[in-house]
Amino acid sequence: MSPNCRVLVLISGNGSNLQAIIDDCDDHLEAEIVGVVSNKPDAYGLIRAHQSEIDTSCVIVRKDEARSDYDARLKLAIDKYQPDLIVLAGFMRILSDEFVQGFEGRMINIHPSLLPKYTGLNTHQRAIDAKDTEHGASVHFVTPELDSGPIILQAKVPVYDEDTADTLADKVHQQEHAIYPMVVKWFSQNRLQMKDGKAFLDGKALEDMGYAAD
Ligand SMILES: Nc1nc2c(c(=O)[nH]1)N[C@@H](CN(C=O)c1ccc(C(=O)N[C@@H](CCC(=O)O)C(=O)O)cc1)CN2
Ligand SMILES: NCC(=O)N[C@@H]1O[C@H](COP(=O)([O-])[O-])[C@@H](O)[C@H]1O
Repeated sequence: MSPNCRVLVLISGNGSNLQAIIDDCDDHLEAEIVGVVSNKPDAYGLIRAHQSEIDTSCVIVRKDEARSDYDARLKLAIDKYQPDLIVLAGFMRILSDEFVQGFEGRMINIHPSLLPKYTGLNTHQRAIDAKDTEHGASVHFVTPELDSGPIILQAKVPVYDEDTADTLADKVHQQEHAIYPMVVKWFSQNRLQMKDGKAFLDGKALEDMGYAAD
């Protein structure tokens, strides 16, 4: 997708992955972040977007609001930017099937585990509790089933006895900031597709290549 693949980033918090993508886009120009949308008005990622003169919107969950009603408002906010790619970067809402199906094949997420291990939340503590010796991050296409979409790219980190959830999160974040911009670039170069429930890079199934970061 070029020139200038229009990227819309969804956040809920700090936005360090957003920052990594901002920095990479500044260097490579194939992709342009046209907007940042948050469900939390105090998300520091909104500050990061403002510092890079990127337009922002907030879609705040209303008390007792049905998930589908929230998602309908979120879609209206997203559609204003007419994105080619939607990037979930620490966006902490489970999205309804209808919403996801409207963007399938052009919505990606980064998850802090080596999927299919540890879908959901609190992944670092779960890896420590399970005495795993390795952990990591996964970039995947978003599908209705939570954190179960076709994996695109993974990066591994070692888990040591002295690790805490915080030290492990720091190691995972470093890897996330390396792999997520790479995947955004692949999509903007029109090299990345989702087909028949699988992720393909340059026409080759990524599952056959082991998803390993270089
Ligand atoms: N339909 C899908 N929605 C989302 C996916 C997905 O693959 N399919 N990925 C997630 C991202 N995510 C982990 O990577 C994730 C985000 C949020 C939650 C969750 O339990 N959220 C709760 C609220 C939690 C909170 O407010 O702190 C909820 O929505 O009720 C699990 C996994 C994004 N969405
Ligand atoms: N299940 C979703 C989830 O836990 N995502 C995780 O939230 C963090 C956001 O950090 P950031 O706001 O600094 O990019 C990242 O580590 C990402 O993997």
